[in-house]
Formats: sequence, C-alpha cells, structure tokens
Amino acid sequence: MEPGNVLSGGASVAAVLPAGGSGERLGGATPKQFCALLGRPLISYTVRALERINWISDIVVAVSLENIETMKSIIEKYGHKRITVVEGGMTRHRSIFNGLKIFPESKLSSCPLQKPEVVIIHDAVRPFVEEDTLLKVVLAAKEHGAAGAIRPLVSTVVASSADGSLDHSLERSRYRASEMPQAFLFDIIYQAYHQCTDYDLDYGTECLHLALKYCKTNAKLIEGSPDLWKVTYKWDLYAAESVIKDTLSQQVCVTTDMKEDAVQLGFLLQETLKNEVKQVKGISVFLCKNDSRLQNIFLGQCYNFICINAKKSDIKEAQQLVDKLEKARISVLHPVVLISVHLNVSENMSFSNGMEELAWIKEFAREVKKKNILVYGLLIHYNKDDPKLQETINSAAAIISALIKDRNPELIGQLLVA
Ligand SMILES: Nc1ccn([C@@H]2O[C@H](COP(=O)(O)OP(=O)(O)OP(=O)(O)O)[C@@H](O)[C@H]2O)c(=O)n1
Ligand SMILES: O=C(CO)[C@H](O)[C@H](O)COP(=O)(O)O
Repeated sequence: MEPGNVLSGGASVAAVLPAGGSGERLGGATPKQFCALLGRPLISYTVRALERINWISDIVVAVSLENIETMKSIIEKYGHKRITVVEGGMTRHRSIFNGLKIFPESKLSSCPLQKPEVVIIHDAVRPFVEEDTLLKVVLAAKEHGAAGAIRPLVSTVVASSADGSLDHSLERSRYRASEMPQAFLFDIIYQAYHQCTDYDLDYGTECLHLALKYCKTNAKLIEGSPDLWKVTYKWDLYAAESVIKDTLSQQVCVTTDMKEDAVQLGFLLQETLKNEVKQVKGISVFLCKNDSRLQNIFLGQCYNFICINAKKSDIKEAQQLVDKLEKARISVLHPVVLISVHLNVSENMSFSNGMEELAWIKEFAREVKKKNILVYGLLIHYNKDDPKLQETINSAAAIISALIKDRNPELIGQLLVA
C-alpha cells in the first residue's frame, strides 16, 4: 500500500524503536530484546512487524554501544530492510532522543534519511503490534499532534504514605495504562525533547507527557489490543513464544503423491484436522504439479506441511518440498514444520521392518534442521475398508496437531505411529 492511499496528503512516516535497555526486571545476561523466541531474537519480530508495512519509510533502532554489532548481524541474518542503527542512551528517553536526532533538520543534508512528517515511537519489546493500530495512532497524530495506545488497568493504582501505608487509591475505571505505539508530528516531539530537562530525560517514562508539557499538545488516546503488552518479566517471554506458536499453527497444507491411497488419506486427514486445529486451511496439492498453487500457499504464510507418501522408503516428495520451501525462503523468519506421513498398507509386514525402511527420516531431519525446517515422521496403518480407519485418522490428526503447536526441535527425525 502506498502512503498516499492510507494517509491523506501522503504524510511521510518513520519509526524509532528504543532497544537500548538491559532488561533488569527480566534478569539474565542477555537483554530481553535479544532473547530468542523459537530461535529468533525478540527484536527481529518487532522490526518485522513494522518493516512489513510499506508506508513506513525508515525504521531507526537505538541499541547500546556493545550491542550495535549484534543488531547489525540480526539485520543481515533475517534480511531486514530500511533499518538504521544508532547508539542508545542511558535511559529510554535518551535512546529515543538519539533516534530522533538522526533525521536531518535540513533537506540539503547528505544523510540518506528524510525527516518524516510523523514519527512512530514503539518499544522494541512489544513484538505483536498490528498495522491497524499503527495506522490509527499515525492518523490521530497527524490530526492532533500526538497520539498513543492505551489499555484498561488490570490492577488498581494506589499511593502509599511515607510509612508504607495506604494514602489513597485511584478510581480504576477513570484511568488507563499508557502503552505503545505512540506517534507524533515529528517537529512536536523533536522540540519537546530539545526543551525538556535532564530530570525528564533521566527519570521520565512518558513521551506523551513531554509533548503536553513542552508543546502544549494534548495527545489523542487510542484503545489498543491486549497483545500490545511489554515483555518485562521472564514469563512474558514464555507468553510471547506461545503467541507466536499459536499464530504459526493456524494453517496446514497437505501435499500427496499421485497414488490413490495417498490422495484418499490426504482428504480424510484434511477433514479431520479441521476439528483439531483452529482454522485449518486444508489444501491438497501434488508436488510435481500445481506449482503456482504452492507458491500462493507460501505467500499465504503457511508454516506447516504434511507430505503424504504411499511408499515408505520414498524421500523424493519430502526432498522436493524442502527444495521449494528453501527457494521461497519460507523458513528464514519462522521454523517450518514438515510431517512426512507414510502409509503402512500391508497387514503382514512386521513393525521392525517398517521402522528399518524409515530410518532415512532421522538423517534427513538432521540435515534440513540447518535450514530451519523441522521434519517429523508419521506412520499410518491404512486400509480403506478397516472399520477402525477413522479412529486411526483421529489419532494421526491429534499427533499432527501436537507437533505443529509445539514445534519442538528436540523431537525432529522421530517416527510416530498413529
Ligand atoms: N536506556 C534504555 C532503556 C530502555 N530502552 C528501551 O525501552 C524499551 C522499554 O523499556 P523497558 O521495558 O523498561 O526495558 P529495560 O530498561 O531494558 O528493562 P528494565 O527496566 O527491566 O531494566 C525497551 O525496548 C528498552 O530496550 C532503551 O532504549 N534505552
Ligand atoms: O508504556 C510506556 C509508554 O508510556 C513505556 O513503554 C514505558 O513508560 C517505559 O517505561 P519503563 O522503561 O520505565 O518501563
């Protein structure tokens, strides 16, 4: 979407992400913005949330001096675009101010960045911000000079007296928690930061307050969604990882080889999976054909693939899918789950024989793990006349659903039996 389409008059918009903190409340040696969620640093998720919006022209990230190289390697590894890294400050306000100062005041400057009309300020540790919220705060900032997301208070705010006893409490329904993102006309917040005191810069926690105090700008407050919360404590990291896993497990693509049994099983599995996983998008494709359909599935952000093979010893289908996933660069940002389903059609074959034929899965899984693709094997006893067939399919669907929801890298290469 072009800026002009969403913002009347085509306002230019840039973003500053303060990421220079040390994460004391979370504890641990790594600042929380660099902690891994499914193997990828938290800050990369936040950067991606803004970078995918094409009406945001530049994203400035303020990190402490010792983390500048780390940040640059994250940008390189995950292919982030339109990012400028600057040195953060001793406090959040000082980091934000450093980020704002990178935009040149004069158009004649040789700096490749252009001073934007509106600047978004968003904490690097709030990874789930949506385009809709960003647009609302930007439009409100354009109209009112400043705007910020708010949320209802979870707990009542109280003030204590010097001896630690209750002095007074606030009426909870009248107050809101100030969250991020916030947006400002650039000149307003820039002026506010220039005019504010060292005390503000060292102890202040609220950018909207600076705009009010120094530029007489009453910010417009916008109701935000619950997922705007700030990762602060250790359990917030677990919660954030769960949110990501939940999002990634929404869609499944079922691929089959051309054999009749595989196609029939594919259909049954798709139907049953719809009961197991919220919003399963069951799509059956033959890997050797329908390339454009598969491309659309990749574009639709599908991160789970079930590859059904009639033959047990056949690696071809799974390898073909891995090649296509790699070509489409699907697994750069998120681990992809690939479940290689094999049909056991013979009543007489012994269990150990079946296992031997499938020994390749372990080796294959180890190899493609390097590409951030998690391969698991699933053996399904398939006889279309078996009265217990639906029971077997239910069990297969439950295993598939557990694998894609958990995305456990330790279980790759294991062969499960439905
Ligand atoms: N000197 C600082 C301090 C904080 N921040 C950033 O401001 C955001 C919100 O701050 P907070 O959650 O308080 O982060 P920390 O200061 O790292 O956490 P803590 O207060 O627990 O130490 C974070 O993205 C943090 O990296 C910053 O850019 N520069
Ligand atoms: O919510 C916010 C905006 O008002 C800030 O994220 C918050 O104030 C940051 O403060 P701190 O660094 O002290 O956690």
